[in-house]
Amino acid sequence: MRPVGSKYLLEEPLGRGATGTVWRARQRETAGAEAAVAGQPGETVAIKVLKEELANDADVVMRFLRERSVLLRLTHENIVRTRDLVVEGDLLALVMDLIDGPDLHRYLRENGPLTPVAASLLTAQIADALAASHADGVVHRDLKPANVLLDERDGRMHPMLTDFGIARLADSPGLTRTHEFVGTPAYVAPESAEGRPQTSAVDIYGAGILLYELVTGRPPFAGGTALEVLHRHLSEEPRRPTTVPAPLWTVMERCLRKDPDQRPSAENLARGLRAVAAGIGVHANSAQIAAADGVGALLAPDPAPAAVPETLGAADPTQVLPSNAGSYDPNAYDPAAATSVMRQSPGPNQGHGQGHGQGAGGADPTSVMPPVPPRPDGPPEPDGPHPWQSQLQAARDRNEQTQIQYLDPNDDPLRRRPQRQQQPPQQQQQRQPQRQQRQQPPQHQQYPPQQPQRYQQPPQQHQPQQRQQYAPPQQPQQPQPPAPRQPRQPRQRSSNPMRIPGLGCLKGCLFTVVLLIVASWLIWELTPLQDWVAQGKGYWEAIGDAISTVTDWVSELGNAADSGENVGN
Ligand SMILES: Nc1ncnc2c1ncn2[C@@H]1O[C@H](COP(=O)(O)OP(=O)(O)OP(=O)(O)O)[C@@H](O)[C@H]1O
Repeated sequence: MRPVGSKYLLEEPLGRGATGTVWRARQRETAGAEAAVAGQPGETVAIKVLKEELANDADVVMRFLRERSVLLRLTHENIVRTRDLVVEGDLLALVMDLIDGPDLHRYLRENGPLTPVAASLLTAQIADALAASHADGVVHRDLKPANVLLDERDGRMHPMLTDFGIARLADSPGLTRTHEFVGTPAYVAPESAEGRPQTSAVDIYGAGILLYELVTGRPPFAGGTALEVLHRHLSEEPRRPTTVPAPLWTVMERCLRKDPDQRPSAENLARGLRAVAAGIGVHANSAQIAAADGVGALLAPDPAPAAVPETLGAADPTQVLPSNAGSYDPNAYDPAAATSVMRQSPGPNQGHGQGHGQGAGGADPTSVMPPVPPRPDGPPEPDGPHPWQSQLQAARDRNEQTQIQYLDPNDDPLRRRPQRQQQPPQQQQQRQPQRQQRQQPPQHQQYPPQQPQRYQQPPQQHQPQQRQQYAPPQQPQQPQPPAPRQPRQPRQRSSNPMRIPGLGCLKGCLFTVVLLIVASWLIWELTPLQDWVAQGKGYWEAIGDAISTVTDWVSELGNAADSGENVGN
């Protein structure tokens, strides 16, 4: 048994994920006032111990601390309660309520798909949890069956959403140093895959995928490599499975819209799903059936989705902690600080003075203050691109046909390729930023223009060592002008006079047949063949005659020459 801090004791691992290991643990003593739930000695809890590379990353630690008040205050009957956050030495851990039951991923694997009614009702409860968190400005961003725990209470399955905030922590460049992917491509929204600004609509997309999987047993876009799955999210429309009733498909289709602005709010999603569940059940009355058929009317696009805060500046500890860290007070709950976390990223100086509990004294700061690695010198700068973005971008650079959405017809690689050969190198270098601008759909223009810059390489001299590691591996540092095209060699004439350019097999054969006909005609006319045929001679007899004729003719020629000489003498 391993102690976590002074208050918890890890007993046995419950499972391992991309970001850490979840343990069954026991409370040794009552937690301090910094915990949302003090707990009793002997009480069992679940503790997610984040991976070492996360815990050793200053950015992650800062976010962890910055979001602690948000995580600790998230309470809903369908959200696994975070009781405490432990930061001690190189250990980061979330203490949660222990849920007695499988996660939804395991449940599906062991029991197969749910009925459409059950799937609708279960997803409606998840939508309730999302509605509550979105109202608080918290976007989950990693919704998937593995993050839904099924609490078995009174013989009924009660879905509990977990892992809030973890996706955001895992966005840290620190993790991308060692991992290709953070999260699960099968559940990623198109805008996340493309590195566009994210809102609470990413969770609605995740709910749509989850709903689809609950009814069919598999997510709509799966199989193949992670990149292939991401491309399918971007370009492929989901198909209605035969087992999905029409009203339920209406809900799925709305959630899975590629354009996040067309997806419904979590609240309306929950209402829509309950209307569908009532209308497709065997005991549905005509009013319920009509309501389910008209579910589309309930699923209007969400007019005000919650924004995911930009990660810009998150690496800068001064935004969340006062420079005199000793005055940092983890106990104090400061709603203003939490609100600032959930807004768009403030300017470089706005974050100062908004740290949690700044200025409030009382608690021992060493109980939560981790050793913070020295901050790299230089001005704060944007985080590197998410690993998915890097890989997608690298794939685009390798093969521009992967540019699927928001593609101007003029940018169609198939059309553009001939133009590119004629372009001077300078024009080619300008193409990249143009394409980045085009990826920004107009509806996202209210966001600060940090996102489009993510794919751009910052100037080399201002790039600290750490950031350079997040550059996409295949992405060149500077666009290279294409090598000048070699002049074409003049075409060689074939030395074979019989070769007729452009003649295929058929024409060649015809030509040969004509040759044979002419040759046989000449033989027929110029040799005694006709006579031999008329005399009915056999083949060998005719050959013998021909040979004797030739020898006679040669000897006659010889005799004639001799007699000529005699006459001369
Ligand atoms: N509060 C909890 N109570 C009981 N079991 C839990 C709790 N939280 C997680 N688990 C179990 O621990 C396992 C691992 O959880 P974890 O969240 O790390 O998995 P994951 O979601 O696949 O990982 P990640 O989100 O990091 O990719 C899960 O299978 C889940 O069943």
